[in-house]
Amino acid sequence: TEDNVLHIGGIFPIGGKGGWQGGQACEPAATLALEDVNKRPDLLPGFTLKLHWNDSECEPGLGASVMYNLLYNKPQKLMLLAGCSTVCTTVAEAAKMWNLVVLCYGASSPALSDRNRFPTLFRTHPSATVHNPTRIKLLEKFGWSRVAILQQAEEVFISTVEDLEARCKESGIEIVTRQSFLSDPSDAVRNLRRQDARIIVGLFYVVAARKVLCEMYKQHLFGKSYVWFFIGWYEDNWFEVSLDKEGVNCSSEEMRMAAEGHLTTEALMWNQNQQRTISGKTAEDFRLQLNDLLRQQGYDIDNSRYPEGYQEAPLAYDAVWAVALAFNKTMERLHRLGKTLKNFTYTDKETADSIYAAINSTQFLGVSGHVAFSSQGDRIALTQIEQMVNGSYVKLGYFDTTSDNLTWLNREKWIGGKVPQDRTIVRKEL
Ligand SMILES: CC1(C)CO[C@@H](CC(=O)O)CN1
Repeated sequence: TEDNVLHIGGIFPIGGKGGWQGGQACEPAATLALEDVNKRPDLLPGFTLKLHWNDSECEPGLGASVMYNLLYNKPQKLMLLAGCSTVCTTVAEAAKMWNLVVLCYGASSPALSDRNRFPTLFRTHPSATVHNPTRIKLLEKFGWSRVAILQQAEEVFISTVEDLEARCKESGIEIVTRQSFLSDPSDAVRNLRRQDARIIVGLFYVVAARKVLCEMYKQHLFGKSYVWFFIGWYEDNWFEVSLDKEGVNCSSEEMRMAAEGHLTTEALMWNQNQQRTISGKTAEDFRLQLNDLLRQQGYDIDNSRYPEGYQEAPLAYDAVWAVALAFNKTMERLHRLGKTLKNFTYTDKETADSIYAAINSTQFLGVSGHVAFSSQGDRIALTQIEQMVNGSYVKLGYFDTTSDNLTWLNREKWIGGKVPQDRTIVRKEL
């Protein structure tokens, strides 16, 4: 019957062109999680969790109207799931007016780590700043205390670089220059050469990354004397595709040469081992079931035609589990107060605070790995380090920021056979 259903709202970026259409894989993943949660007799006993969702196209305005429609149409929603940093910023800033927790499965912007602006935001997607402790760890491991930064002028990279600069200062690492560009990196790359930059941290989206790589080739800022840090979540052959379409005037061979040896950092979104997670499934079980669901929806998975957001799908699956576990905890707590989640209304601050407290302390092993939230609602995640060796990525290791533990596989290869220097060594005549 209707009166034992708990309703949640969902805002997924599916259509449209700009930003990230990751809802294409994340909405099916959330649906899988709802099925699994509702099968569990010990979770929300006597209740069914139901998701009402619509498409934001990763547009904040459309996301806002989807949110209003979810809130102003019955049934009463208990919280909101959302994706895309721009949409999460809008939704999370407004949601507090309805005392709603917002759980973002696809938002990397560092600006969202702000309890003043977003008092009820949690995210299973880590902030882009999660790369920075890993970058520092690698700089220290290889003895590089002189680095340069090259970034695209985008909000997410500007705030990530601010965090990186602060961490470099703390660690005694000198930033010789910070270059940024809007869409043409040639001047910025030239300035790197002028400053004799050797170890360079690059922060840009994948289309800009192809332009940077070609510029590096043309200006000879690659090879045995240079180490570039790129972002690790571009598609694997990102440096060889779309060159003509995007007017990159380097051949794929030249791009491969420039790319050889670069390092990447990325947040781990798929649990790496075959442990059974809270749902009873391993990450592999989840992947196979998600693939089946996506095939049913017409994606040609067997020819690697994946929908956008496939990488982040575990984050959406685990977001629903986090909600179910938090509601379960809240139900018990409210029962003692003679209340139930069913009677939650948008003005019921006491229940909203119970839901917030429950989610804040929720921790579990999900298909995206250990799920836990910082005091800012950020996802605490492992990162992975890879290196481009002979045109394909090789795993070099993993880093756990909370325990400051670097797992290193000793597979790195340096073009000159030894670790590149972070500066020109001037030999004093004896
Ligand atoms: C790793 C990436 C691609 C970063 O952007 C996220 C989307 C966003 O932050 O808007 C999705 N995941």
